[in-house]
Amino acid sequence: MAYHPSYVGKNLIETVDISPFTVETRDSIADSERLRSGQTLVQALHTLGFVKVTGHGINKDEIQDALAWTKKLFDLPYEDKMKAPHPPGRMPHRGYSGIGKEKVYSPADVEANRAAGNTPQELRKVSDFKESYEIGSEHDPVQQNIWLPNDVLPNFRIRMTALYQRLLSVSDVLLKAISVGLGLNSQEHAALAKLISGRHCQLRLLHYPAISKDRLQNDLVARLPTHTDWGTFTIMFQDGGGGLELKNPKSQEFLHAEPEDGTFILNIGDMLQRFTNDYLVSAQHRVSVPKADTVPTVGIPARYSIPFFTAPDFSHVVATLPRFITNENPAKYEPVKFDEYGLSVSKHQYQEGEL
Ligand SMILES: O=C(O)CCC(=O)C(=O)O
Ligand SMILES: [Fe+2]
Repeated sequence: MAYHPSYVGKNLIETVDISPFTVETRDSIADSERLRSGQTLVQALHTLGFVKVTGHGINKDEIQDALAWTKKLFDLPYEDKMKAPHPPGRMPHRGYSGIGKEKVYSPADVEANRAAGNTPQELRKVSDFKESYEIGSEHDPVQQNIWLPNDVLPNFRIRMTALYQRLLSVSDVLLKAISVGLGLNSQEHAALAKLISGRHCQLRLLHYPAISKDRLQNDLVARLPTHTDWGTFTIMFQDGGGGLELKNPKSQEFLHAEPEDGTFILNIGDMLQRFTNDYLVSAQHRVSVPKADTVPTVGIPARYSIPFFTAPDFSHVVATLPRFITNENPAKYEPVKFDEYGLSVSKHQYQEGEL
């Protein structure tokens, strides 16, 4: 098993090879290799909550192809993209959101804004300079997909539905690796497996347009502010544009989180953090923009990324696994119904929601 820690700045985001879970190996060596790979993965997710994954079975061409479709979508004229508009409010979280429509906050931002005596509108002063397209399972009973008419972008629906399924199967592999790494028994594994519902994950296509130096100068533009993901875990693909940063939970400093060719970033979400009583870390992250005086006169280029958020069914109640509750580490979280949690953390993201 290849295992190569890679330093980013003076910190460590590890690269973990999960191929023992994806390729056929002789039984005698398979178990020990799987154990080693799973434990390495879990250790990295315990330390930082972020890891680069290799050996996942998705080849570079598939990643390039997915990014090319993302670009093709956002290259369409605005009027065409608006043929699949995200409905007003936060639900269903499907279809196309134009630039500035969705605003990401952390609960700490909302609290700081309130403490400063500002109106909720103040939170939108710095807009998120991004556009997105949200896709779910074709079998999601709660949120139906919102598709462009086929003639606007032929085959988009077929390709994206296939990508959703592909990433769902990779998520199953990751879930198995995490389970082995945590040393879960079969009952505990079953509880973990409930944290991913095939019909309730979310594929998100993101475009951060190029930003001119002038626009950067007035500090009124952000790409994606600091937040945690609120599902189980997230698989993230991105082009070479850079800017994704994660906050080291110990030092509180931001680290660059760019995958090497062929790897993807895996990060833990709030549900898996609660399930493990903070053993696995739902790390804060953001997509930053550089200071104007550090960029060339042409400004900064566009950036494309594709996160795949895994999540339980809306009705699922996520409770901490008893093995993570000890005298030294008492239970930190009450059981929570996933849709209630989601509502509490995402109600601020669309303007029509109550702020
Ligand atoms: O664009 C990225 O690389 C990050 C996206 C992200 O963190 C999110 O959508 O939650
Ligand atoms: Fe995120």
